[in-house]
This record gives sequence, structure tokens and C-alpha cells, in this order.
Amino acid sequence: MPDQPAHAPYDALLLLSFGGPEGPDDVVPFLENVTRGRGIPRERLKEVGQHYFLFGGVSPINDQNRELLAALRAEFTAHGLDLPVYWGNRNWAPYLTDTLRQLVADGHRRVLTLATSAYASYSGCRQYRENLADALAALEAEGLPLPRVDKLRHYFNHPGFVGPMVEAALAALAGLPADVRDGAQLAFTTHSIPTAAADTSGPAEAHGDGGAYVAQHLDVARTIADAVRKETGVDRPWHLVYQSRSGAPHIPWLEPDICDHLEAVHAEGAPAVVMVPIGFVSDHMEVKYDLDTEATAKAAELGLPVARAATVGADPRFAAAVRELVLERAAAERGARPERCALGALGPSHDLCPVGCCPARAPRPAAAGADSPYA
Ligand SMILES: CC1=C(CCC(=O)O)c2cc3nc(cc4[nH]c(cc5[nH]c(cc1n2)c(C)c5CCC(=O)O)c(CCC(=O)O)c4C)C(CCC(=O)O)=C3C
Ligand SMILES: [Fe+2]
Repeated sequence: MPDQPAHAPYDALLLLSFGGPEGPDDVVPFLENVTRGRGIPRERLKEVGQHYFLFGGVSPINDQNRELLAALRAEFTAHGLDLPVYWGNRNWAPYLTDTLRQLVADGHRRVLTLATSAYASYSGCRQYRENLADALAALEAEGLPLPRVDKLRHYFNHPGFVGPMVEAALAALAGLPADVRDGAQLAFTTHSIPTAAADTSGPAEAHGDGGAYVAQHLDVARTIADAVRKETGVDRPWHLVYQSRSGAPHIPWLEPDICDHLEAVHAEGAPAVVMVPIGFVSDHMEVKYDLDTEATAKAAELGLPVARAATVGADPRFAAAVRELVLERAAAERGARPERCALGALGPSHDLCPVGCCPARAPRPAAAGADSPYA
């Protein structure tokens, strides 16, 4: 077969994200989209609405995805890769179903998905796969041809994702006052999820007790802490902590919360803390509010110097990693055995989520996995 493009059999890349409000009138309908059927207390919803209103009703996430889109297109063009990139969201325009409809109208039939969530979990993986199944069902009901949809492997441990975070942690350390810098601890943060969801995250057999979500975050945290130690020559304490808890108080979620953690290490005499939000691909509302506003205010109240490391965002190394991951998966789909880059101890994640991976509380169809009802 002469001249197959390097991205064959894929003919489009889909950037799949969360979506966020773009003005005050969007906030309530956005939150209704997010929380439909998910049992979040009203009080919590009012509170989260206030976070958005504090920022003019605008989530930073959409502009960050527009930047990532531009970076991916530039990266593909620079490497002669003629692969169109589309963008669709779970909770706000451009909605996934509209994007998939456009993609099919443009003639594409074999789609590879990049979700803006790097780790295994129901919220970060299977729920996006359910959204893909819902969108395919909508197209099917309209009598449209259905594209085949795959999803890239989890990229939490890819050097193009971890590398920029190492650099960001070092930059944040460098921004602390010199007299507390060497004593500064690292607090790696990610989204809290219910412990029941954490325990069942990832493939049933792969990660043992505690699930893939925590294991993957610990692996990344250790990799970054090691790199920072080598670079600074200081063996500093580090911890994995959580933020953005939302469910009812009687349901256990992953702990400790970043604010409680800051209090605890301050009481133990930590001179400073660098917060490294490894659980988030960009500086969206969880980072801007829960870390930059709430946790930073808590630290000020304690008199504890803190700095926050930047997220990966549209870093060109991340765009290059996505290109590598696309070519890797394309090669694998063609039957080759590509090299698979991964840092840390866990190795590269699976291409195809196995049956029962990150199960939902109430089972629903999910595409782009071994249990997909679609080819
Ligand atoms: C693991 C995870 C990620 C990281 C992976 C990923 O990136 O996907 C993530 C990302 C995000 N979460 C976001 C926003 C929200 N998440 C909520 C609620 C929840 N998140 C959960 C988990 C996660 N969430 C969970 C278990 C819930 C409880 C309800 C449920 O089980 O569904 C709620 C409801 C109100 C509340 O906070 O209680 C909101 C508004 C935004 C947009 C931010 C912006 O606008 O800039 C982003 C990127
Ligand atoms: Fe969330």
C-alpha cells in the first residue's frame, strides 16, 4: 500500500473536554448540565456558582482549549501531518454531539479522541466514553453514518506531560523567598473523587487495592519529586492531596483536602509549600478558585508562604506528546508494535479500556472501549 499517511487509519482527532460558562447567563444552565442526575447538594451548587460569578461568569477552560487546539494544529502542520482537529465538550458549547455531526458531514469516519483528563477514573475516562456513546446514539437516530471512535491511552506518565510540570514546580520554587525555598514542601493536588470511585478506577486486575486513580497520581508525584530533588539537590517532603470535593458530607471522598493539609504541615513547622496541580491539564476554575483563591487565602491566614506551579496547558511539549501518541496508536491499529514512552513505575497505559474499567454506579453504554456497543 503506497503512501499511507502516518496517522492512518485515523482521519480526524477529537479534543474532548468538560466545557465551561462564557458569561454570567451561562453559569446556572452550565451547572445544571454538569450535575444532572448526580446528586450534588443544592448548597454546594450555590457555592460553586459563586466561584464562577467571582470571575465574571467566565470559566477559563474554553479559551485554554482554544489555545490547545491551536497548538495541536501548529504541531501537526509543522510535522506534515494532515489530520484535522475538532473540539467538543460534555457540558457546554461546542457540544460533543454537534461536533461529531460536523465531523461526519466533513466525511470523517475514523476518529481518535484526546480527552483533557490524563488519568483513569469514572469522571475522567468512562464518563467521557459514555458521552461519546450518547453522541453516537444521537447520530444513529438521525440516520447519519457512524464514525468509529477510539480514545488515546492515558497520558499521565508521558514525558511530554510530566516534563512541563517538573519545570513548573522548579519555577514555582524559584519564586518563593530565598530563606524558605530549601525547606519548601511539595503538595501535589488533584480532584477529590468518592473513595468508592477511586477504589474501582482502572482495569479490575491492574492496580490492586486503592485503584488506578491514586496509583497513577502517586507515580507522577514521585517522578516529579525525584526530578526536583535532582535539580535542586534538596530532598524535600512531598504529599499527594486533594481538592474540589463536592458530594454530600456523609459520602467518603479522597482526603486530605489541600486546605487541611496546609494547616497540618504549617502546624508541624513547614516553612513553605509549593502546590503542584498534577490532576489538571490546564488552569481552569478548579485551579483558579480552589487553589489560587481559597487555598492561597488559607495559607495567607496561616502566614505560610505558598506558590502554585503552572499546569501543562498548551505547552508545545504537550502538543508534541499528543502527536507522538496519535502516531503510536495509529501504528498499533495498523498492526505494528510502536515504541510507547512512559516515565515512572507503571508503564504505558492500555489503548483500549477493558470491560469493567472505571465502572459507573448505574451501567450505561460507553464507546471507545472493549465493552462499546459500537464497532
Ligand atoms: C476527576 C475530575 C476532574 C478531572 C478530570 C477532568 O478534567 O475531567 C474534573 C474536572 C472538572 N470539573 C469541572 C467542574 C465541575 N465538576 C463538578 C463535579 C464533580 N467533578 C468530579 C470529578 C472531576 N472533575 C466529581 C466526581 C464531581 C461530582 C459530581 C459528579 O460525579 O459528576 C461540578 C459540580 C459542582 C461541584 O463542584 O460540586 C463542576 C462545576 C471542570 C470545569 C472547570 C471550569 O469550568 O473551568 C473540570 C475540568
Ligand atoms: Fe469536576
